[in-house]
Amino acid sequence: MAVLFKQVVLIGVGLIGGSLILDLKRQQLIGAVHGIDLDADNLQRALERKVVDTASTLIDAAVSQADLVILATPVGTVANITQALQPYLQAACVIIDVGSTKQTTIQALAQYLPEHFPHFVATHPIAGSDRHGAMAAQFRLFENKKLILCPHPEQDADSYQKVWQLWQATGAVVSELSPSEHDAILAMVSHLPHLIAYSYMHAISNQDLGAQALHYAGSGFRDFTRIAASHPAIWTDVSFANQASLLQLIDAQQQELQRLKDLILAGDATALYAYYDQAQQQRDAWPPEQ
Ligand SMILES: NC(=O)C1=CN([C@@H]2O[C@H](COP(=O)(O)OP(=O)(O)OC[C@H]3O[C@@H](n4cnc5c(N)ncnc54)[C@H](O)[C@@H]3O)[C@@H](O)[C@H]2O)C=CC1
Ligand SMILES: O=C(O)C(=O)Cc1ccc(O)cc1
Repeated sequence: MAVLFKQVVLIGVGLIGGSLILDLKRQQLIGAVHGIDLDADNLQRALERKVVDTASTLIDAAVSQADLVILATPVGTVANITQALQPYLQAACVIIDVGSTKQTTIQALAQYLPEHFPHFVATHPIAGSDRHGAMAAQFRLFENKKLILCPHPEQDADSYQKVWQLWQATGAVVSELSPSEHDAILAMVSHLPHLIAYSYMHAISNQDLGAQALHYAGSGFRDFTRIAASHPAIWTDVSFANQASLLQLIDAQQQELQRLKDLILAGDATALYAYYDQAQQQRDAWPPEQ
């Protein structure tokens, strides 16, 4: 495949942005990469690992060389970053984001970069981990993982096609959702699970025997709470950006816990068994056939 983009600016040189660059560089689909990150130590590590070729802690004239800008910072930073980019962007520069929520990001791009908005493509890899920073960037993170594109009405067809190709080259399985569907769905299968894992850690530490209990926790606890080791900056921003869906799901979860409490209090083993059995069947049927 021919080079897709000659000059790339990556803003947020972390797990996701860094991993994307590693794959694209290895396949020679992109030229030089300039990394921008608030954390100078992180940039130094990114330079040493050759994730980026040059680096700076500020959005400046380096952006004016770019034909692709990748936004890979926590979603709450996007509004300020797009405003800072505005004076420097080339007219036809393609912009993508990789954020966990889509609606506030698309709104920010439409509001602060209206002329570039057709060239903005909202993307979300459903791949990652609880690790962060340039040291966590890895090859083939996205292989066989889902990648969601959220096209918007002003979308430029060529930019969209190139971004689709770019993600396909990583081995990701590309599909499309509307931004509102995306945020409602991801709230269920990613965002609320993270919030519950964090809140469960608090629930344990609030117990008198909490510290002792952690000492005896096994693999079930490790699986259930691994995502509570994720970086708080990501999840603080997701919680605000997707708050409507999340507040509704937190209420639904409280009702579900109440239902469970009622079933236990009723002492009806048949009903409680049926409750667990139904959930087990749903879990056994996952992942559904592609
Ligand atoms: N962690 C994960 O598994 C996944 C994360 N995402 C999304 O990808 C984006 C990046 O997440 P990660 O790579 O995990 O985070 P990360 O913490 O590994 O990298 C983010 C980088 O952005 C930098 N940064 C923060 N604010 C900045 C600003 N205002 N200007 C410049 N740099 C700034 C940080 O110093 C950090 O190096 C987030 O929007 C997240 O929601 C998407 C899919 C998976
Ligand atoms: O750590 C994990 O397993 C994750 O769930 C990673 C993840 C975090 C955020 C996303 O938007 C998508 C994937």
